[in-house]
Amino acid sequence: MKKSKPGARKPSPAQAKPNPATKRSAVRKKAADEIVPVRSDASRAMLSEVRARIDGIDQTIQELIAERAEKARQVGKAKGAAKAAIDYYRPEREAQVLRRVVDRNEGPLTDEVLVRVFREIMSACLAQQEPLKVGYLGPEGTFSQQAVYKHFGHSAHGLPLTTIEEVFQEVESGAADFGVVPVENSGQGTIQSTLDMFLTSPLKICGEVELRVHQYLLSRTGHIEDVERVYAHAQSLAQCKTWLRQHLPQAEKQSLASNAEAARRARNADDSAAIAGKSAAHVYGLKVIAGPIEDRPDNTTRFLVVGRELFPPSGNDRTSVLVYVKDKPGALFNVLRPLAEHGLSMNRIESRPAHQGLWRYAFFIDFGGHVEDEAVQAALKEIARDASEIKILGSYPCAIL
Ligand SMILES: O=C(O)C(=O)C[C@]1(C(=O)O)C=C[C@@H](O)C=C1
Repeated sequence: MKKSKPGARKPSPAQAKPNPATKRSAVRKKAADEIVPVRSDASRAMLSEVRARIDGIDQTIQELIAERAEKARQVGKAKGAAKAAIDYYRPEREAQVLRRVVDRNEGPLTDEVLVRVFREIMSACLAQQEPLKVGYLGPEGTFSQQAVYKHFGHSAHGLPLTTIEEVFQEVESGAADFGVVPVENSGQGTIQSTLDMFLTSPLKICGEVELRVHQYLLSRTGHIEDVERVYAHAQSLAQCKTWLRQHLPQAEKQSLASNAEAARRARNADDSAAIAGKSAAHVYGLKVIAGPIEDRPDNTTRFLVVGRELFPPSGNDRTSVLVYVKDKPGALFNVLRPLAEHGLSMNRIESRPAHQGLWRYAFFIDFGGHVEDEAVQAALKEIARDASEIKILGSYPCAIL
């Protein structure tokens, strides 16, 4: 007979003959032990020591944030008798602060995470005066709303508007301090309607935001078998074309003004789904069927921040101009040559009908530098000699992450 260990109790008849229920609960206990391991006294002491240290660090961080907020308030006062948040806002300074955060970073947190944290701190410091009002293509839950918070932080007050035109109008009228509008997607190219607004609007470009766009298929039931119709903005349908062809070849595809509008419609019918960002699932009470479903994993949308004035250089800027060329040989070459000769690197050129007579074109050109830079001023002077008109749309800090 086997000797039992000292102190071991004699097995009860029930234990002697293990029944399946006991076995199951033993398995459950093992799993629970793996998740919450029983700690030794030494590791418990270490845990509370580290937590005490974290408490101390949190207190220091909090004191420093309060001190920083106070200093930001002093800077605000030094700016004079300003009346609104926009009078305190300095995008060039914010870009410099965030670039320094990136330069200093040695981990373990990523640049993206640290930039987000510091963006929120600056956003809160600025909102001490009054939050910025920022118009975007709504309703809530759109990627434009995400771009607003990425650029201005969550202390800004987002104003959901129904069209890109309305975003421009609200900023022009002063009802919003800034507007955020999509301008191009890495896979789908330019959003023409945004570019065309600059042909007539007096607004300036004050910033750019790059947003990694992840698309999800959302519905009320959460079952792909129920889906007979897919709603989305035309750009989102295009970004998910391959996935839709493979998984929902029979479903009707319907484009709407925004993905959030699509989510709103999908909320009302079991046989409909929407393509939208994950946050729309939360906002509209939908379930995620699948995602990310965009065809390209690096799918990124670039947004422009529009405002009523230009800001000084940040040290790493981009300038956007609109050039109307004369109808003569080499006209475009004469626009581009000065940029090259003054060492300005051109990132983008786009031609659009000028809305000034038949077959006349305007060129939207983006290049590195700020209008206050000598090289940029010299190049623009030379371009102006050959162009029939040149309009400076803005000089603004290059997107930070
Ligand atoms: O440096 C300034 O001009 C400030 O107002 C301070 C501060 C900041 O918190 O760092 C706040 C808001 C501005 O947009 C830029 C920077």
